[in-house]
Amino acid sequence: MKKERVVVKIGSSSLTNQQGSLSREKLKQYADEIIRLRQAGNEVILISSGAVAAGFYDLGYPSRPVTTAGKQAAAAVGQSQLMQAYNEEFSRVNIACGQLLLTRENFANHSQYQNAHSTITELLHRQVLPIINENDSIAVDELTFGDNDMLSALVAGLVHADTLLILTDINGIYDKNPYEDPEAKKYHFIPSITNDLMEQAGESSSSVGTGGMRSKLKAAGTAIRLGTRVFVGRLGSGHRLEDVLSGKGDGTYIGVPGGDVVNNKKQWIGLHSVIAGAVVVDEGAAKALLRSGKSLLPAGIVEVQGHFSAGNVVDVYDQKDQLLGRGQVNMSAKELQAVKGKSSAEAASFTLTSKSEVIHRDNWITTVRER
Ligand SMILES: Nc1ncnc2c1ncn2[C@@H]1O[C@H](COP(=O)(O)OP(=O)(O)O)[C@@H](O)[C@H]1O
Ligand SMILES: N[C@@H](CCC(=O)OP(=O)(O)O)C(=O)O
Repeated sequence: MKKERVVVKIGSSSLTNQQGSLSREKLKQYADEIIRLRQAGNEVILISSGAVAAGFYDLGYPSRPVTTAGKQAAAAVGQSQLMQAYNEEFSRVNIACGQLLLTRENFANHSQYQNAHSTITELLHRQVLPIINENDSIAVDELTFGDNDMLSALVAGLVHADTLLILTDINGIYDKNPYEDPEAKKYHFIPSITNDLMEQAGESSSSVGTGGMRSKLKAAGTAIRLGTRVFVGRLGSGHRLEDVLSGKGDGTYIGVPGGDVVNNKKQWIGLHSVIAGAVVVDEGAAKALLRSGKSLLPAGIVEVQGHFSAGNVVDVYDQKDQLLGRGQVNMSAKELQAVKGKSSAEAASFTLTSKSEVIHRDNWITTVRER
């Protein structure tokens, strides 16, 4: 079988017992499966939830805390316990673990984003198992990944994973929440994420899960757009992750193997960068960007919004207010005000840059998703 680069995401609901705290037995089951997957020659990156679950009891809470401060403190206690548990399991077979705790801000900063990529690549190169979680203890409410489903999709994109396995407490995606409607029907394969599907997906029914199926679908949509196929499902006892990889998993497969990979610069522009302003373009420029794969030139700009600098990322709209995509500009908003609508030859004398494009096609991406 082909060796794959696989991102495995394990949700809190799959790692906890009935009281909502960490289950060592369950954690061991996943660790054993990851060991098998690696022994079969696959590269694995683990995104593990469970820090809050692992920590709340020692912190003195009777159940999972609901306040931000409570969750952040529980994660501080639980993250080290989670890593200790993984270290104990993986060290039995001499697999070293490397921990990365990430925040949205790390991804928004281009050099930190590149560093995260280099670190994960080096860990894989040295056969170390990267174990990633959100840095819950310091993440600011408005600036989180939302949940680890989205974090796992973004990491899958970052490392150009072949497959993302989102392992959860239910055996796939249904047309309704099966805990609320016993008539719900399961999807075995979903080619792409539609609005109808998003509407059918509900919140989590468990007391420990964060985003429910909705967040898994959103994450899956991002992953397949970045070239990674996705599986959402359960790892029952005796089930093998290798079987899941070969299409025999108890769950739902989303997208197909071998999707078009989006390079990291474009991913960063499309998904992580801070949007500093916007430009509105005419029909010809929209066509050049969307259909001909060309760069954006001053002649196509009709309006400039905001106060951005050269090197910033801006949203690009058509004149019907439709978001077309985003790109990194070679000129400041001030320069663009001066050159908009002008031919490149005319524009040259108004700008500080030697570049004739407003946005080079290498620094442009059509909309991945609204932010
Ligand atoms: N359409 C649906 N199909 C399947 N599960 C759904 C659906 N809508 C809501 N859910 C809920 O989503 C839950 C899984 O999400 P969650 O509890 O956040 O898991 P995790 O902790 O693994 O991230 C399921 O247990 C189920 O209660
Ligand atoms: N980062 C948190 C989990 C956040 C999260 O998304 O949880 P889940 O929906 O169970 O995957 C933790 O480690 O407790």
